[in-house]
Amino acid sequence: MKMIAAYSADQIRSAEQALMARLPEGTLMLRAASGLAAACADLLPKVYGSRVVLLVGSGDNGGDALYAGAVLARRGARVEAVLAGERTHQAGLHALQEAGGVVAGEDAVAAAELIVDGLVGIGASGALREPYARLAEAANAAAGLVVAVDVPSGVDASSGRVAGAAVRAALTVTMGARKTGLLVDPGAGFAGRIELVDIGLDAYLPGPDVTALTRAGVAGRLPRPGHETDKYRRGVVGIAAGSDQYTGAAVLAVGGALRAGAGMVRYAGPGRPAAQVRARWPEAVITELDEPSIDGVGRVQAWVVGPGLGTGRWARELVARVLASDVPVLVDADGLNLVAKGVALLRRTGPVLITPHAGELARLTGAGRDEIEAGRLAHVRAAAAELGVTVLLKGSTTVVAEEGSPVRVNGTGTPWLAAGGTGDVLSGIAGSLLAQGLSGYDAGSCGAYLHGLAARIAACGAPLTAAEVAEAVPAAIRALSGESALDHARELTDW
Ligand SMILES: NC(=O)C1=CN([C@@H]2O[C@H](COP(=O)(O)OP(=O)(O)OC[C@H]3O[C@@H](n4cnc5c(N)ncnc54)[C@H](OP(=O)(O)O)[C@@H]3O)[C@@H](O)[C@H]2O)[C@@H](O)CC1
Ligand SMILES: [K+]
Repeated sequence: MKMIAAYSADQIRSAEQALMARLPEGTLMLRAASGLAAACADLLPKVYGSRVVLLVGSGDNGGDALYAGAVLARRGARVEAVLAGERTHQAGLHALQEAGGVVAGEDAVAAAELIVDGLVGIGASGALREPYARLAEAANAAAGLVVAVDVPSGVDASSGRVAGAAVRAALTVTMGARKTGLLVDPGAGFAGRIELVDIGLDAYLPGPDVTALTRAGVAGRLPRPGHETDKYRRGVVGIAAGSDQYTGAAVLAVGGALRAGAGMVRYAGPGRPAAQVRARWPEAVITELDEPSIDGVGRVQAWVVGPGLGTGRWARELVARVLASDVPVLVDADGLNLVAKGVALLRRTGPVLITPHAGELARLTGAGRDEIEAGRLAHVRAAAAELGVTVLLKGSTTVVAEEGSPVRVNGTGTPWLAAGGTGDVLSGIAGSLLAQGLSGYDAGSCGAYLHGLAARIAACGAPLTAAEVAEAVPAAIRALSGESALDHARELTDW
């Protein structure tokens, strides 16, 4: 599988309606509930005698939970339903009671081995009301394993927004197709593992709302050098980064670029960072700049501009010169702060990929930083449309948007990446991919994937430095195909 697709609540609802029209009433809910019951049974050491509590809201999400509870009760589980709404799915409740399940008070939650969150699904709107919110908190505080039905209640299925209390699930069993909010933080952080139940919806789904590349999807997009290639044909990336004040950003961006497959890296910058890059990376071709101009640098297939550049006149002129070139340009960090003072700089014929974090995007678009963090999808989409460029918004879930395509969500991120200098490495990696001919959309999403995977390899559950992330990029590329260094040595058995 090359891509994971996810859909908004509206998209799911229309597909469900089209499918439902062709099936006897209740068929879909029974399919959903039987998948849910099987997933719950897999989590329990033994179904017989286990204590299961269903949190049941007033809609069909509660119906799913009740029917699944009935299946578990028939297999000998002690199933109790806590009814949160003024209404309850009557047929579901009847099925549960027929199977031996009972209605219980809120106290039951604390004693459960397994808690099934059927409070709300795609029909929810806004923050959870009482008593739903209280029940969500009780589930989070309880020792039992929590399984969310369709989406964790409190997480907006279409955006991943969490407006108040929300259930923290160990497993989310989602019906028919993944919901967008399960892939995007903060919602993604509440979903735990995601299991998809096939209810026959696929043929009725429209194009996805968001997608996420898988290992195979990234591997298929990375160029592999053929026998006839040379360093120029593999792509030359130019890095315009660093200042006398910030030298490290230049070293890190060049490091990321060198590891991500470009045939050559050209560095252009002032004396101090140039000396540091030369000392650290003899592989890079260095042009020490006296003037903010790239005229003497030589041909490149893509530029990275911005990390550690400062925001003075010199830096502004350099950013303008790079953007005036005709090759794809990645703008990051100080480059973005400079562009924020005049976004007209971004209007050019060549492709532009910008890689802001929420604060930088706030300066570019005028939206509030917290507002961006809470609604990453909507803001990245709006920025791509407004600025007319590809936007990679960094953060706990990195998202990449370009007009006319579904937003790509990155699934490899790790909190260990929240460390100084890792953004500079990402700009080097993505710039290297741009130079190898990937579009801004692919370079951004594959770059974010490799950056996250490299960080996971480098961190192995412990703190990491940005330089280590860059060093682990080749291991991440190898891991895409499940190959090890040894496998590649074995290719040479005849020699
Ligand atoms: N359709 C299908 O074919 C299939 C659907 N399936 C399942 O159905 C689910 C969708 O069911 P749904 O449409 O009934 O909505 P649902 O998510 O249960 O919530 C609506 C209820 O919640 C309430 N409520 C809303 N907001 C609230 C809040 N903030 N705080 C508190 N309460 C709030 C709202 O109450 P009201 O505002 O009306 O008083 C309303 O009664 C879907 O996620 C999947 O699990 C599967 O079986 C597969 C087949
Ligand atoms: K739920």
